[in-house]
Amino acid sequence: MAYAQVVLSSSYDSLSFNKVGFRQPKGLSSFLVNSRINEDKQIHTSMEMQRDNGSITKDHSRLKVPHVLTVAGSDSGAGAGIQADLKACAARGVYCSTVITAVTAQNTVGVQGGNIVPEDFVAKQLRSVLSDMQVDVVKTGMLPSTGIVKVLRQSLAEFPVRGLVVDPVMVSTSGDVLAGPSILTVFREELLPMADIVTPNLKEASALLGLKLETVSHMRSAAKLLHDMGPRNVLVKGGDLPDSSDAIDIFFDGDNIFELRSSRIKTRNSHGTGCTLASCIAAELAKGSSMLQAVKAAKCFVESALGYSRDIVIGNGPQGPFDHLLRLKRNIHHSSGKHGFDPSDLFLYAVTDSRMNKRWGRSISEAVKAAIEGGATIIQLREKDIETRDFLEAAKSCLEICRSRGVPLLINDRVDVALACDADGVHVGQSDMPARAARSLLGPEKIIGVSCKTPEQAEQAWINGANYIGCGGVYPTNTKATNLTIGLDGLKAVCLASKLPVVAIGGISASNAGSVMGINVPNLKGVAVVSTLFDRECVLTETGNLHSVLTEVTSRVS
Ligand SMILES: Cc1ncc(COP(=O)(O)OP(=O)(O)O)c(N)n1
Ligand SMILES: Cc1ncsc1CCOP(=O)(O)O
Ligand SMILES: [Mg+2]
Repeated sequence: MAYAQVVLSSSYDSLSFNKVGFRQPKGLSSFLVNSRINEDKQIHTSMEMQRDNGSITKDHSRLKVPHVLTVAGSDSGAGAGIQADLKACAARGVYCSTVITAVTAQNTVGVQGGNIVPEDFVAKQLRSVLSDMQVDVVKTGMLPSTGIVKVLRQSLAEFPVRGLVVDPVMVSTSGDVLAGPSILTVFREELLPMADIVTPNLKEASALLGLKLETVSHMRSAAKLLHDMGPRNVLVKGGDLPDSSDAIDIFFDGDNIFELRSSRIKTRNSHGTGCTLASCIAAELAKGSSMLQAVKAAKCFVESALGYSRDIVIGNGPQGPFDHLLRLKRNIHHSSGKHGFDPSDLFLYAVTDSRMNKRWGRSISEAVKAAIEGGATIIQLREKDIETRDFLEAAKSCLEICRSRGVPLLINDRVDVALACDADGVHVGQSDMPARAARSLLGPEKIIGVSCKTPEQAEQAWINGANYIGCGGVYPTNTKATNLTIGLDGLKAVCLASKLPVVAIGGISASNAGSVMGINVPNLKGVAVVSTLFDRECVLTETGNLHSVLTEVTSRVS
């Protein structure tokens, strides 16, 4: 690790707060700033404030965030342009600011219209961002007038940045022209010489060179010719090459030429791939990658995002946008189409046990299918004696079954497995990963259940961001060794204290489920069972029986 000490002074060094909480400048003071450059080449600064005339001083930690500024056009359909750049940077964990050069009216059919932002206003936006924010890398997209290119050039001369990625946007993916021929000269003479990398597609490289490019060998020559125009690196994208099963791009760094291949994803949803690729390159450079690493990471990201989005439907035109954040399908399929957690899903909670299922000669997915057919409203895979790899495979096939039937699937204990298969959530106990840590790994949308035997644990589960509580063992059980039995009184005490919905567990069967639900506390939403369903010959019948009892008893008590 390298350390650098810098002395700064500022009129905002020491802050005090007036009664309504406004920040007020409070005289000059000096800071000792320790800038630490760690192995990842990310810069962290921690400030030690010195005392200033007895005012309250604080330790501030300031984290320099990798920052890309995109200078591009707005796409109203949000598949390409500024909107794609924002999403790509967000997906790569990089802050993205924006200077808008044009506003287009476009959708999945094509470009219906456009308005160029006046040069002086582009200049104003550039100054606003570059004079204030610590931009690492600038990425350009649609630069619709020669004046705008000149303005950019002047701004970068005044406020230099670490890198410039030029995506020479001239023609949209729908074939609409986004920059006229007059722009070619200024691209060649003014923009390319400043660029750290230029990323033309076949049409753009052909236009820049005045040549028709149709083969990989043409692309190789084009990369060298474009390099002669001044950019330090060139990526000629071969996405439009006919008859190729791979997406082949040619990368040239001035010394070596690389043929980069990724699989060509067959999808209509490829609008905005060029903008995204260039933004990802910029994002990786901002994080400290080398150029070749950045290009490879960006290609890999685009390939995965296209693969994930291949069948999503947005718009009616021939070219749809894709899902940069790889989340949209999850929401479509999430539980029974409902968003977030629905406490009524706890009604008949089936918890698997592979030893029991093995004993009765069935696989985990057969057991899950039968439980859902019998009326289970939520499934937990509780597989204690299974290899991680087998657990993940089983979880994936159960997830397919559950998703197609609108039933949430949770994983017991193993947050890693839940993450790897994109399950709907996890159930954790008092000695498993704390709910708060699980929440930060799984994000706000996933379901987290916590086992609680006391009101204090119930309070903590709520504080930690759980969605529900599993409370028991209500009755003695052979399924979980040395488990404390808390009885119906213990269950009631937890339910009354809990701000979260509760499901009862432990020794529950069709013969005592009535007594459990009969405690008649509004936040007791159902029962969770293992042996009653899975240590029996017919899972479907047993689940059906328990379902009838629960339906009967809840209609009576409510
Ligand atoms: C719904 C539900 N409630 C409680 C538990 C028990 O979880 P835990 O205390 O972590 O014990 P194990 O199941 O991991 O042995 C549960 N699994 N489900
Ligand atoms: C996992 C668990 N946690 C508390 S009791 C229990 C076991 C429940 O199994 P069964 O329904 O067979 O009693
Ligand atoms: Mg556990």
